[in-house]
Amino acid sequence: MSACEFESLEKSLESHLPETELREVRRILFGKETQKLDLPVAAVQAASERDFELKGYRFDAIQEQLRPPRRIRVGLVQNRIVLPTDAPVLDQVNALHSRMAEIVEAAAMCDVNIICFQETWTMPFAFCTREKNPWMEFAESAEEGSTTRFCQELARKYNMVIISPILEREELHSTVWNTAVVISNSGTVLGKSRKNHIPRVGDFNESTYYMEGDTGHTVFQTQFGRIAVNICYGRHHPLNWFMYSMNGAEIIFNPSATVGDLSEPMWPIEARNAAIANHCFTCAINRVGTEHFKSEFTSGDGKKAHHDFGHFYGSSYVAAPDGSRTPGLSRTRDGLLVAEMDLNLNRQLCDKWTFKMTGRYAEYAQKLTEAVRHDFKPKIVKE
Ligand SMILES: NC(=O)NCCC(=O)O
Repeated sequence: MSACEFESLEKSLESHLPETELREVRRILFGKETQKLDLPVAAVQAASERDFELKGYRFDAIQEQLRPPRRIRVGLVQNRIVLPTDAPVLDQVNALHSRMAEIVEAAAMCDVNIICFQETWTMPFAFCTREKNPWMEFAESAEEGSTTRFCQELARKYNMVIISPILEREELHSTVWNTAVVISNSGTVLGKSRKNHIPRVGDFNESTYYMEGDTGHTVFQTQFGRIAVNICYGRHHPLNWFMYSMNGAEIIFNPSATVGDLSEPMWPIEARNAAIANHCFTCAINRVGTEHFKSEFTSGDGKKAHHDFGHFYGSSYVAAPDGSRTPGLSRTRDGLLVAEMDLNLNRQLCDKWTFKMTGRYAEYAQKLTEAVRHDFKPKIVKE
């Protein structure tokens, strides 16, 4: 079986382990079991007709005496591109808009309050090629572009906050960014969060196209909670998650595009660890499929010239501050993951584990300030 045929770790464990063993394996691998959500029949039917996986899970919190529960639902969307990469640009974008409209409609049936799409969802992940043409034509304005207009309509129609990661062209400074546009459920553009760490690994030749983001660690106050967006490669940087959390993020979304050979063993750990360490929820989203490009490319790593990045392995999941997590979506299919969470869980875990209280932040800050200087001397004791 090839990597792009293997459906999921969860499915494999289910098919091969006896029930009692499976329970123990799940407890250790996934933490406290998330309960399955009862999703409306209409949504299940729509998912089946439109050929995407639909899964729903619930994270519970203790019922407090003084604070009412703050239960909300998030939706994570993973999908393959619809048309081949050499189809006309506008056709590719329009096809992806139509596909997303189908999935968002099902999310609305499931009462999703905040939905997040995958990294640069309106295009193939063409940054491996290092070609400018036609990929730069996918870049659009975060405020006025057709994708933002499209999302604004959906946000208003379904009373849903939409996180729409796109390739952004900023005309004012003639600059291109990898940007998540955050659209309020009222339909207004609440703001944007630009990818702040650009990969320089394997075929991820993104520095050819856009710059490190300049939007800091912005947190967006929405009607359903405070959210932040840590785009893809930023998930390898624990301090990046930390900074969003320091600004008050209750849920940090991580829209990504990454491939099996490179990062799959790291995938289940990084966002989950961030949820634990920062007493918040995290949502890791990855695209699916293999995208073929007409021109061959190399990336200076000795590999033969090739036409694709490898397999984008999906496996989107949500992690909670108590270390529990949902099972992942499939490695191969389009999907919508719905997770219901009580945001009170964040403070409950903060009170239990007290990482925010016990962290030695003033000391780290002082030492980090010293460590980034050229005359820094590491503190190593030698015999
Ligand atoms: N899109 C992106 O930043 N990918 C880099 C590879 C990874 O972080 O797994």
